[in-house]
Amino acid sequence: MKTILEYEKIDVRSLTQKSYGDDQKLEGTVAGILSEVKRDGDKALAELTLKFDGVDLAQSGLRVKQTEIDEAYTLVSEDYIAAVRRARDNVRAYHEKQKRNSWFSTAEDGSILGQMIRPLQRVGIYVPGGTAAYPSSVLMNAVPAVVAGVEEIVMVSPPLKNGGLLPEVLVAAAECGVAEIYKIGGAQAVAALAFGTQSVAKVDKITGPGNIFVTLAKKQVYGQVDIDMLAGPSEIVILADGGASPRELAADLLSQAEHDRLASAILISPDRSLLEETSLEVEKQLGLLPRQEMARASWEGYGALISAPDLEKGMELVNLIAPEHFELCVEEPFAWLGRVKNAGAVFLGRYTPEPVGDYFAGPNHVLPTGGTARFYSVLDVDAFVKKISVVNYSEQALRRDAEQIMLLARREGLEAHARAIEVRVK
Ligand SMILES: NC(=O)c1ccc[n+]([C@@H]2O[C@H](COP(=O)([O-])OP(=O)(O)OC[C@H]3O[C@@H](n4cnc5c(N)ncnc54)[C@H](O)[C@@H]3O)[C@@H](O)[C@H]2O)c1
Ligand SMILES: N[C@H](CO)Cc1c[nH]c[nH+]1
Ligand SMILES: [Zn+2]
Repeated sequence: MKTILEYEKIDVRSLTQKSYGDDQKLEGTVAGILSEVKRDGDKALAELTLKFDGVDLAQSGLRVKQTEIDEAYTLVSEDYIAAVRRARDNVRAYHEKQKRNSWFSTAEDGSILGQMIRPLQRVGIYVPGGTAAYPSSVLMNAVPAVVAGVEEIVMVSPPLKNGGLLPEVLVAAAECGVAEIYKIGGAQAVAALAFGTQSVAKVDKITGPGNIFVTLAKKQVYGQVDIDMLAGPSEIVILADGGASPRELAADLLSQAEHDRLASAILISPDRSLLEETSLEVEKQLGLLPRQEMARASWEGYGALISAPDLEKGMELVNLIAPEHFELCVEEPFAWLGRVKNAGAVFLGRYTPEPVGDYFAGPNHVLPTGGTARFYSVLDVDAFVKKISVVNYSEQALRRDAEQIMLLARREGLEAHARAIEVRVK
């Protein structure tokens, strides 16, 4: 059974920081990959894809062809297509509500002020595919971009050993209208999107989740391009009272642990016997999972059962951790919602296990990790638009405000600014 941690002794940093052995080295490895692609373009993509994915792009092709997409439709079931379409429609309906409108307001003096919303022109969406392929991440990236009106959406995802992408991934892309797809993953794919290569035109922004290599690469190219957030190895924190079911809690913890060796799953409760029983359940259920090696590594490395004095203290800890996913498994979940300060997404009540959000309900599953939910938000339509301010002063307004504008400019020692006003009103 996993040791139950006492609330007073919790070191929040140790709960949120992930280590892949030598982190300094990891940053260096990623930096090396980025500069290789920047320097050698397609040649580097080919070498790195052979090295990390075992695929020869000269054989498989770098860009997915329409024939591959057509073939993918013959390889998936009708039921799968129907499920993808429903999930896509739910995600679209949810994201449509986020759409902003440009606005303009005219003052009595005739001046017009406003804000225009413009979609980004070319974005790169990363769809994970190293240890598992994620068709659901195609929907979560592409749908808000489509709703925002992005002109060019380019998708990257690591190839399978057979040199192709999973048919389910290609079908999901086609169902969202994404047609420019490259068989590259990891830091090298992020580099291709950020710097451009002979075959991949660079983008304005990169969005999407990925493992530690992808996440560090996004962090390092930020500034060259925009990024959405650091959406790294998955996390779940559950706050539960004694009424929750250990069997269900264990299932929810493992739902995120199975993503990655660096994923984390944490249960906080004032009920010690619930923690003990959940621990036993986790052991029992681990043995049933196809990805048990991954889930076990995550549970042993980053899983935690924390005994809190009460739910209040438990809630404080949740806010300090700022988890990607937060499940409120308590008798009256809505009574606690107002206390949530830091989390990527909140799941309330017994019938809302986290995977409901991963696949289907409508909110986005691309979410900040590693404590960054303190300042990052879930991926949304806003991530794919820019806001441009619009100013049109009337003569009357300029004459009214001239003295004060000039005063402010001169106090900053910026005489040329003041004169740009003065020449119009004197
Ligand atoms: N936070 C979120 O919103 C969110 C959503 C979905 C998935 N995820 C996370 O996405 C991740 C998916 O990970 P994955 O590994 O299955 O797929 P991935 O596509 O993110 O990464 C696979 C790529 O990593 C690179 N790589 C692997 N080992 C390497 C090494 N030793 N050196 C250099 N590069 C290496 C390879 O290029 C490989 O193609 C998981 O961590 C999961 O938890 C997060
Ligand atoms: N839980 C992941 C976000 O951390 C998203 C996902 C995709 N597929 C299954 N789950
Ligand atoms: Zn998941």
